[in-house]
Amino acid sequence: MTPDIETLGIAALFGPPSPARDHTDARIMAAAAGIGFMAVRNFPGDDWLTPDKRAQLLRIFALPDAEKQKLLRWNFDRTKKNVYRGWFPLQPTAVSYKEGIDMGPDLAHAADISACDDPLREPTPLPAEEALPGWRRAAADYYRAMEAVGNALMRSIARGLGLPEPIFDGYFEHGISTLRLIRYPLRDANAGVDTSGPEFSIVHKGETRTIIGREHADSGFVTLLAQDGVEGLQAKNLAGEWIDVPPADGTLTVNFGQLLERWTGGRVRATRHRVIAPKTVRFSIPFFYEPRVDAEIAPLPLSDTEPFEPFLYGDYLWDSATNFVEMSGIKHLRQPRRAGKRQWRLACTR
Ligand SMILES: O=C(O)CCC(=O)C(=O)O
Ligand SMILES: [Fe+2]
Repeated sequence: MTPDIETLGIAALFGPPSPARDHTDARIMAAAAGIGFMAVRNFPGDDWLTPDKRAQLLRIFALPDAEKQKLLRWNFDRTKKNVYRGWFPLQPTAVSYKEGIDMGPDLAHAADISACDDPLREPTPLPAEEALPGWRRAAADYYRAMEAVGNALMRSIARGLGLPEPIFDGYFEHGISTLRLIRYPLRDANAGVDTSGPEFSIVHKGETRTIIGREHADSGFVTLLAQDGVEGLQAKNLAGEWIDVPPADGTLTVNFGQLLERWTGGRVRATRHRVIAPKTVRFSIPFFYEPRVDAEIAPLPLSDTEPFEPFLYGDYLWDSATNFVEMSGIKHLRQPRRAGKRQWRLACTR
């Protein structure tokens, strides 16, 4: 029996056209159009997928609270200017019980430090080098490694859809991918939060488990997730049942975002997923591969798909991302750019 979620070696995506690459493209498209999840291994940069290497990035969680507070964003500390990038603290009454940091392309590409007034392109607050020696460099290397995997998958998806291989390329130049580091601690039983209701708790293999990552679909194009060895992630399969997405060293879990679902007229599935509490603290490292803010998303030349009204990626992303609890209270800080597009382009593109 074929497992629900396949593990694919993707080395062929980094080489010239070959039967092996065609085969990989077809398997990726089958996962994208089916369950919407897969695991990938065997690619340049896969040496990152060991506990030791991930620990280099996760060191940030050992910083003293005072250092983490310096990175907070505006919705958690009104003295801060950053509203989209930066630290989100635990919110004990929320279903999602996690803290972490969202980092943008300026982490990895110095020229991407943006002077424009779009919060989606604001610089990322990062810990001082003295506080975490070597950390910035490691995080930047990881960001670039994931961008390369995202790029290879993006081209594979173009081929898999029967479209010209470079059709998406231009949209991803100066993309605004997000590298997120997450820590889910054990829930504090004394926090006075009633977790007994169905919003907070589910039964898994006869055991009651609290939900620590609320059910959602990702917003972007494709998500590359390093799970760090601890179970808890679940995906909704085609029958509407929750299935476990087990972690495995040496692999990245891949799922597809709502942008790609919309862009392909539903050919690709943005599968809903959630995280249930394991018995230990859990860390994860998602990388959301995303196009540029001003990418104009219009129907692709695909047959049998419904046309849609073109939109700007940044407008769509802001509307979607600001519904998540860690982004609460910021929706009013950015207006859609559709109407004033020309003027805004002049200010923001290089
Ligand atoms: O922690 C995980 O395994 C999943 C995280 C996730 O789904 C997300 O951040 O979008
Ligand atoms: Fe997600």
